[in-house]
Amino acid sequence: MDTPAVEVTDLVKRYGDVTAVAGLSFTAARGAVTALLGPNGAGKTSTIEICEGFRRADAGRVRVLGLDPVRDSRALKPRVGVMPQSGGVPTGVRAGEWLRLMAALHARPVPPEALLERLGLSAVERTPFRRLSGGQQQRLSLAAAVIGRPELVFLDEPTAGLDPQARMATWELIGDLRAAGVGVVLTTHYMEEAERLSDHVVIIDHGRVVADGPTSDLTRGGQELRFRTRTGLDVSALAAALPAGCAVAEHGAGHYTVTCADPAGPSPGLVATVTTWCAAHDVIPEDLRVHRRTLEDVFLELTGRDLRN
Ligand SMILES: Nc1ncnc2c1ncn2[C@@H]1O[C@H](COP(=O)(O)OP(=O)(O)OP(=O)(O)O)[C@@H](O)[C@H]1O
Repeated sequence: MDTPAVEVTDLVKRYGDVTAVAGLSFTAARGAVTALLGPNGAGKTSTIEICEGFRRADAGRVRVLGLDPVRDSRALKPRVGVMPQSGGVPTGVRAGEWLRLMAALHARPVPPEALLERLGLSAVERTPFRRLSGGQQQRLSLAAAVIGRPELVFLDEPTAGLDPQARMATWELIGDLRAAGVGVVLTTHYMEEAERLSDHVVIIDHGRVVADGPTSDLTRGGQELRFRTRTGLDVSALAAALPAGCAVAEHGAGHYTVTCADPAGPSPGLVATVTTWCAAHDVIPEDLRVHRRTLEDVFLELTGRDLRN
């Protein structure tokens, strides 16, 4: 039971001339949420689909619950839940019917009615899949992924297009899976969601890992003090009033940041020094706040601001 949920080593996937995954390695633990993040086309879905056994790798090694996803697919099927990015459900089948069918494939399923209720699908139980709204289809697909009480689930953009209520219900379900010891590997483009849900983050760009670590480690440090006021403050005069190792810059008209080398972030004393200086110079520091580095800051620092094709 000590094998990780997922182990990917030097994975390569090519589609003709396109190298979608270019030597990617990461590990996902059991009982933890691992988020694979990356810009469009970074190689996340390709990686997940190889782990699910739906695609073959061109090179590298993948182990899922210690097994080979292609060779051992029969042994893995009852132990791994999969929520694909889209599709996976026949369009004419009714929601309840599909879940009962999925339940029948497992030895100890969650009662389908309980899952329909939990994910707000009871009222559409008799509706064919193609007539469900996009969000309802997503939720049905999530229900099907977890109905067999899997040890590991792959969720490819589980909350894309969901309304806030459905997103919250999905987060709660993911939290419960984690608490029950299930390994969760998910992709999302919502950085706030990844920060909130995941224990571990793997950021992928151009098919390679550009950051990999506990979510709290990736966002540690980098705190700064921000405020806005009139443009053209004498930033060198302000900097001179601050403790050694602190710097001040104006970003855009009238937006100021004060950064310090202290890894603990801005101290109460620093806030007092800035406000005292402002008072002495007849400046009101509007929206003064300590800005903590977010996962979105880290993501943009590492992957840049250019749109991907
Ligand atoms: N079946 C395929 N045939 C050809 N190219 C493909 C195929 N599937 C994916 N690709 C290409 O491989 C690259 C990686 O795609 P992939 O879907 O793995 O990225 P992703 O990170 O999941 O993107 P997104 O965030 O947009 O879902 C892209 O350039 C994509 O166009």
